[in-house]
Amino acid sequence: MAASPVAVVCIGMAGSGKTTFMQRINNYLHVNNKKPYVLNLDPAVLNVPFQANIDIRDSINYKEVMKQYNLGPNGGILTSLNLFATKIDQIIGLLEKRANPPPESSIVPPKHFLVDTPGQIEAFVWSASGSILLESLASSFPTVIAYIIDTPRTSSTSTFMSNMLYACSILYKTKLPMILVFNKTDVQDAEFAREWMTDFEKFQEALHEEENKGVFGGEGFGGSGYMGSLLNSMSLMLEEFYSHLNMVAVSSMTGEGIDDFFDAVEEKRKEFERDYKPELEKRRRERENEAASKREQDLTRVMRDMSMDAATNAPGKQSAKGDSESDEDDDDDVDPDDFPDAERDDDDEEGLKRRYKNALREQGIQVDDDDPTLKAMLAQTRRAG
Ligand SMILES: Nc1nc2c(ncn2[C@@H]2O[C@H](COP(=O)(O)OP(=O)(O)OP(=O)(O)O)[C@@H](O)[C@H]2O)c(=O)[nH]1
Repeated sequence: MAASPVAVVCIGMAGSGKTTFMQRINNYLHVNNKKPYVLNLDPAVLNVPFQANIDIRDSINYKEVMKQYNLGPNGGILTSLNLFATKIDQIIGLLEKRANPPPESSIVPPKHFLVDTPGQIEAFVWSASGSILLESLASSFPTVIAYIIDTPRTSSTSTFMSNMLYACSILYKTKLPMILVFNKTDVQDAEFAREWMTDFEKFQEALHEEENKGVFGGEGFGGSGYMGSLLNSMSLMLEEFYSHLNMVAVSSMTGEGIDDFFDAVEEKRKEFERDYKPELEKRRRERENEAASKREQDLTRVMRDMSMDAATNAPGKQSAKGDSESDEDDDDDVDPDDFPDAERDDDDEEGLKRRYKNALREQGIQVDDDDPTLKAMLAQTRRAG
């Protein structure tokens, strides 16, 4: 069986070259006869320089969302993503159809889904809708994050460290395999980054050099003493993080390094299948168990309430309201039309089951006839009766 397509989700700060990178990898796959399927999740982008098969802008008008909900640009992006996330089942359905075309058709399934995201990283990575979109994608396909970095703007130790901490937070938030893509290498070689990530002493050397040049300002808080030691310890702390990443140097302008990028995607795809998928499935099972246990509690609570109601209203049993209230009052409270089956089915298990199910439906809980909790409660009612 052919391998499932891998979803490559491109995340990067505004100006990092994310869109140019998307254009480049899209072009590369077309040239190599591996036509990808492309998704644009940036509602605010004006022009997308590549053909997106699914575009958030086709179904959501970002400007209208801002106007309608009286929002600023970031709120507009967030709300557009929220609205889009409500359609995620349809989107995943479409992707699955693409990935598994009918055997008789001549459609060649894509090997890659390329996903572009808003430059406002936090609106995507830290929002509920971003989590829903990523989790849904990762539940259906191997998913890899490509974090795009503007190399020329990351060449000082402090900007490098800021970017790495950001990447680290994305890794821990998304819990997906990540490739660091050092972009714009036609302007600035990314060898320094590779060295800093693999050799702590090289980073220290650069740090001392910058300290000597007075890059961090004077001594004291915010000065070289504090900044230098902070960067030093952070660099040590991030060693473990670096070991989980693939780093590639590319130029989206010239196309250099794009081969390496796709080698890294393949490596991360295998890692996803090996390490991340079991973990994802474990998390999904835990969530399902939690939901089932909550449902069980709700069900039991409703059943208990109903048993109490039944006990209270049973003929011959004393009203909980006390002797002072007459049967006539009770008659006023009960409209026989509310219980069309009551007379016919009161002693009948089927009727009881139906009443339980109706009451549960009103609570938003759907149960089948052979639902174990329903069966248990009916058995309990029989014993009690
Ligand atoms: N020299 C060089 N410039 C690049 C490269 N990649 C992107 N750029 C330039 O960087 C600028 C930003 O690129 P975009 O692709 O628009 O960046 P973005 O991250 O999508 O930005 P937003 O659309 O604001 O999110 C543009 O001027 C690009 O031409 C590269 O590899 N080399």
